Amino acid sequence: MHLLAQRLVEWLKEQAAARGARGYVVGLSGGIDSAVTAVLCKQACPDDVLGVIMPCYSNPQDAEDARLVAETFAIPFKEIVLDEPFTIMVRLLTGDEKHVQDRELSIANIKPRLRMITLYFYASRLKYLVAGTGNRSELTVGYFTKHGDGGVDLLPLGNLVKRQVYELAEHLGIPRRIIEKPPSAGLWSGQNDEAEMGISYRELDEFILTGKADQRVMEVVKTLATKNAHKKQLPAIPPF
Ligand SMILES: Nc1ncnc2c1ncn2[C@@H]1O[C@H](COP(=O)(O)OP(=O)(O)OC[C@H]2O[C@@H]([n+]3cccc(C(=O)O)c3)[C@H](O)[C@@H]2O)[C@@H](O)[C@H]1O
Ligand SMILES: Nc1ncnc2c1ncn2[C@@H]1O[C@H](COP(=O)(O)OP(=O)(O)OP(=O)(O)O)[C@@H](O)[C@H]1O
Ligand SMILES: [Mg+2]
Repeated sequence: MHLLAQRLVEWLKEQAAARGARGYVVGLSGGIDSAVTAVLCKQACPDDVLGVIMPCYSNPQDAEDARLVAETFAIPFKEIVLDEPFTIMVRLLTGDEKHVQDRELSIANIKPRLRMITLYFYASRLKYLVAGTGNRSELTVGYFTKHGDGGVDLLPLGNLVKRQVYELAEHLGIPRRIIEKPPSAGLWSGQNDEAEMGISYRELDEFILTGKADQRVMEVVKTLATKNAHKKQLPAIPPF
């Protein structure tokens, strides 16, 4: 067995035991990060893992890919469609539900936050922990929604750059089509991580691992990392 996978599975077992939890709940998006996270959780807690597929005006192919992961690895799963609660929130907040299609982040970020609420419902009911799927590449630049997909109990992939997540996916036997599709937050149709960040994961990983990059890449990473540093900190408290 792959040493890294083995160590992560052991770590997940230890974390659950140390925190008095029975297992893990994971949001299954049909993307590579959640596929790898869910399979590691399944290996750590074979009888206590739950995948939750949560479409929210999403491409139906994503839910299909998520089901493929769950079925391939015998991960029990639930499907909770969030279209309706999202529409209600958008109407309540903006006065007009036509804004559900807006790309404005104040609206689109409601989607990952509704997913966070859903995952914590199951965590509480089942005495599980919410396993986040963020990796070191995303965490470095803060490419996640605060209290949305960032609102989790632990991050098993948090020390791995995206390239290492791909390596693990190959080792674990994640279905090809999931490995090959372009990373997307899925907040709107056609969203693409690399296009939105303005750099590729290859460039980002290279900079993280070696400190080497074009001037442009360095500037993008530094700007994003500075702008989003607050996402990895506890809320500020007055020192008096
Ligand atoms: N300096 C500061 N100190 C403390 N708090 C600060 C702050 N600056 C902003 N804030 C707070 O943070 C909020 C902005 O952060 P946030 O709400 O997260 O919003 P924001 O960073 O603007 O948007 C989330 C980004 O993550 C991407 N994303 C989301 C979900 C999944 C994935 C994926 O990879 O799959 C990617 C998404 O496409 C977008 O680019 C502000 O509204 C403010 O409340
Ligand atoms: N439709 C969805 N259903 C369930 N969970 C979701 C959904 N969309 C996003 N998530 C959760 O939010 C996490 C963050 O999304 P992100 O796009 O970074 O990861 P991914 O989809 O697993 O991988 P990729 O980077 O290849 O898109 C997902 O890993 C998953 O846990
Ligand atoms: Mg995705």
